[in-house]
Amino acid sequence: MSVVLDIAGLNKSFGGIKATDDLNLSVEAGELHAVIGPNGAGKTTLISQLCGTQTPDSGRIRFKGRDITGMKPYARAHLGITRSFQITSLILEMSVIDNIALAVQARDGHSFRFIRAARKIAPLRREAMALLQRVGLADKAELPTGALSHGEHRHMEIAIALGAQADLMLLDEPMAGLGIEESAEMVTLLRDLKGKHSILLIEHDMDAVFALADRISVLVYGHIIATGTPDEIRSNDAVQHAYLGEE
Ligand SMILES: Nc1ncnc2c1ncn2[C@@H]1O[C@H](COP(=O)(O)OP(=O)(O)OP(=O)(O)O)[C@@H](O)[C@H]1O
Repeated sequence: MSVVLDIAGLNKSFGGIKATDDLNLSVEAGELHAVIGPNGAGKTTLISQLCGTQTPDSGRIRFKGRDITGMKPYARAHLGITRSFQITSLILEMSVIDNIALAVQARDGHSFRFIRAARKIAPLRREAMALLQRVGLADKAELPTGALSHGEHRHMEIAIALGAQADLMLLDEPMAGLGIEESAEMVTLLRDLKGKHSILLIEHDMDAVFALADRISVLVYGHIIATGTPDEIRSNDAVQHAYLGEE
């Protein structure tokens, strides 16, 4: 299998706190690799360094063989790395389909000044509708985005990430704030994406992580103490001791 993302010897400190400590991790093509860890373990700091909003003190990040360590966020997005969920880009007053069409249009390099045109262009709307079908929201296409539930907004964000045709999706806590039923729907959706997309998933919901991940890395104080299949992680003594035992 080819490696899409390769992180080697990554370090990042804030004052005396080592938020990322000699971190090594890879994501293979089509893999869903989850990173779990207690609060403050350094998950968000890791994602920020991957999408370029924070700069590592040392170490290397390679994306499809290319060193992207010092690359600006927009350049990484252009190469095919998308981050979802922490910063929402949905416009609540617009219809669901218009939001998706706008994102597709932005991918193609058009500016938001053409927002009116985006509503009318048939191929854009067709692509947006196909994306909504993939995330199970086709029947809500013409509703105002603000009328949809929190869980449905998350599905819209997945549609936008899919529309970006990213080679690596960074999913930052997709289950956060979702109810039991909504979480189950998100698991179903992510299971459908698995294998077709390379995904790095940060998530606190252990049931979701163990149901979805091909591999799991356990982060404690900025350092990965174990990487393995869900079964390997479940039976790893160090993980039990440092993390899962506390749950
Ligand atoms: N900008 C910053 N300045 C100072 N300290 C920071 C900064 N960002 C993160 N930290 C610290 O680095 C450590 C890792 O934080 P980070 O937010 O990456 O953890 P996390 O695993 O995402 O936590 P959570 O699960 O609670 O979201 C924490 O001790 C945090 O207080």
